[in-house]
Amino acid sequence: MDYRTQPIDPTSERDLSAGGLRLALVDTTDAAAFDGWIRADFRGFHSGRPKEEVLEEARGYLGGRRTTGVYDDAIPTREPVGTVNSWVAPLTVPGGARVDAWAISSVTVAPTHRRRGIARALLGGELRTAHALGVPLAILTVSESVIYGRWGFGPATYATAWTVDTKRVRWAGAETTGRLSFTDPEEYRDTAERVLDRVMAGRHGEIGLETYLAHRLTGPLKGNTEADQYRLVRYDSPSGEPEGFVSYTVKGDDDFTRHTVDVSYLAAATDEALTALWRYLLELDLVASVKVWTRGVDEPLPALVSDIRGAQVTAVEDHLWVRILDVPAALQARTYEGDGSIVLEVADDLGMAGGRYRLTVTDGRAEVATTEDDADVTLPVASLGSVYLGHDTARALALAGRIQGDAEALDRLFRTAVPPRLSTWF
Ligand SMILES: CC(=O)SCCNC(=O)CCNC(=O)[C@H](O)C(C)(C)COP(=O)(O)OP(=O)(O)OC[C@H]1O[C@@H](n2cnc3c(N)ncnc32)[C@H](O)[C@@H]1OP(=O)(O)O
Repeated sequence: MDYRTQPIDPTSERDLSAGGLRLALVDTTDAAAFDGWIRADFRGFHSGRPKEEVLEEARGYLGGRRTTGVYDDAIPTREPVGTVNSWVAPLTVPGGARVDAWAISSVTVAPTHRRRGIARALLGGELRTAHALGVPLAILTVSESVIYGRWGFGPATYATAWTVDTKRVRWAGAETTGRLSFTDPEEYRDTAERVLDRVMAGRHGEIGLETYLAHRLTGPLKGNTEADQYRLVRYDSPSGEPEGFVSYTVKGDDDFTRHTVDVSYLAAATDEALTALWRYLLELDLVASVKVWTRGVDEPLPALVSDIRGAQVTAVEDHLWVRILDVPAALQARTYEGDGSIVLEVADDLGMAGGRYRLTVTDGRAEVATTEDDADVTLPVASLGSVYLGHDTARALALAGRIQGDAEALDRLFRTAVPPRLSTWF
């Protein structure tokens, strides 16, 4: 499936054209055109104006994505007033299968053109294109949590942020094994990609990373103002197998004994790697505080420290949003931890995934077929996205009126003992 060359969506093209705007795929081999798109994308997120080395790096990293722009030919600039890109990413689902997911990123609309339906056209176009290609679901990570529900996305994983007072806590985890050593991104990147692939395959909710997303986790990209501060430490098992790494920066203040460590990314393909890297971070000398973001809701930090209150959760936020496009394909791709049967009535305003389906689970495997039987549970497609990866949110959605019927039966079938996690942004 070459998703990059799929033609632009005719409905979105028509809708935008009615407002004097032009929707077009961007030729990412045309440096001038692609640079304009990249500049618009940076501006959309209030990032600095990218220098030539940043543009060059971004062209190399992002050229493989399906890249779309919206143009207003009545204004003097040739830069787009709307941007989006997409690619097919392998999403790990409960049971360990990796499912094709239509990943959407870089949704921006110029402040000069906001609230004229540009994002609506872009999102509708992405979903219709993915649906026509038979991709069973779409995914994104969001800047604001109020935007994407209207297109049938539901929050499916949550992420935690932590601050550890390392002067207060001592290591209380098991003995750690393996070898830690400093490395640098140039030397380690290929190995890091292999480690990251194990990490991402090992937990439902994680996605397989393109080179760009993997490199971003091992070291700073061009233009990063803190590039000199980065450190990279690798973990290798006692037999020498690379199983994890941590990239981080250290910031000082007036008190030289109380630096702050900001963890850029902690990758652990095994429990041994996870504990060894946490121990390393918590026992750093001349450090008073370790901060980390985008961990799972089951991050074991409280169990690893002598004083639970020394490891504080500073945020719990929605992270990966899922939009089911093909109910049977999506539900059959994952496994279930108990057997049972349930009839789901799924409502979809965009007319892609709606219908009544019987899900029958035997030995953890699902059969899904349309049915005329009475529904046990009625829910919008966004709520199905929210429970899809195993997060135990059905009861709360039922309380809020966004699931009707036997939410507990839904929860028992869908939730997973290990919660889903996505540990990076895309
Ligand atoms: C996957 C990602 O890339 S996440 C990144 C999203 N992008 C950003 O946050 C960058 C800054 N923001 C922007 O560029 C723009 O404001 C966007 C992309 C969020 C919205 O673009 P617009 O073209 O203004 O949105 P559009 O006019 O199509 O609005 C569609 C609907 O979404 C609503 N909406 C749009 N943006 C927001 C918002 N930030 N908060 C709440 N509602 C919003 C609109 O009110 C409208 O609602 P309706 O369905 O009730 O009519």
